[in-house]
Amino acid sequence: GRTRVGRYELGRTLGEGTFAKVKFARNVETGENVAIKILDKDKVLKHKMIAQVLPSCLSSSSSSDPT
Ligand SMILES: Nc1ncnc2c1ncn2[C@@H]1O[C@H](COP(=O)(O)OP(=O)(O)OP(=O)(O)O)[C@@H](O)[C@H]1O
Repeated sequence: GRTRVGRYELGRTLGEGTFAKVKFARNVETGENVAIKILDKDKVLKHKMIAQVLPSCLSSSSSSDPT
């Protein structure tokens, strides 16, 4: 089967950046299609990106997911 992350089922890779990979994903409860960014933890830590990454993680999780 496909990889699941919470209620999201991961699909194909849409693109890759320096610190992250972006994959197509689908909310299995609502059918909503989204893009999920998967951060490379080692690269984030190595380049001291925590200050940039943490605020956007907190805001995206609270705005896009009311549960
Ligand atoms: N919402 C999205 N929908 C579809 N594809 C996306 C989305 N966000 C990013 N991508 C794809 O994933 C790639 C990587 O995105 P990411 O934001 O990690 O890196 P970047 O900003 O393009 O590059 P870098 O991190 O090196 O500055 C993008 O170049 C794009 O192809």
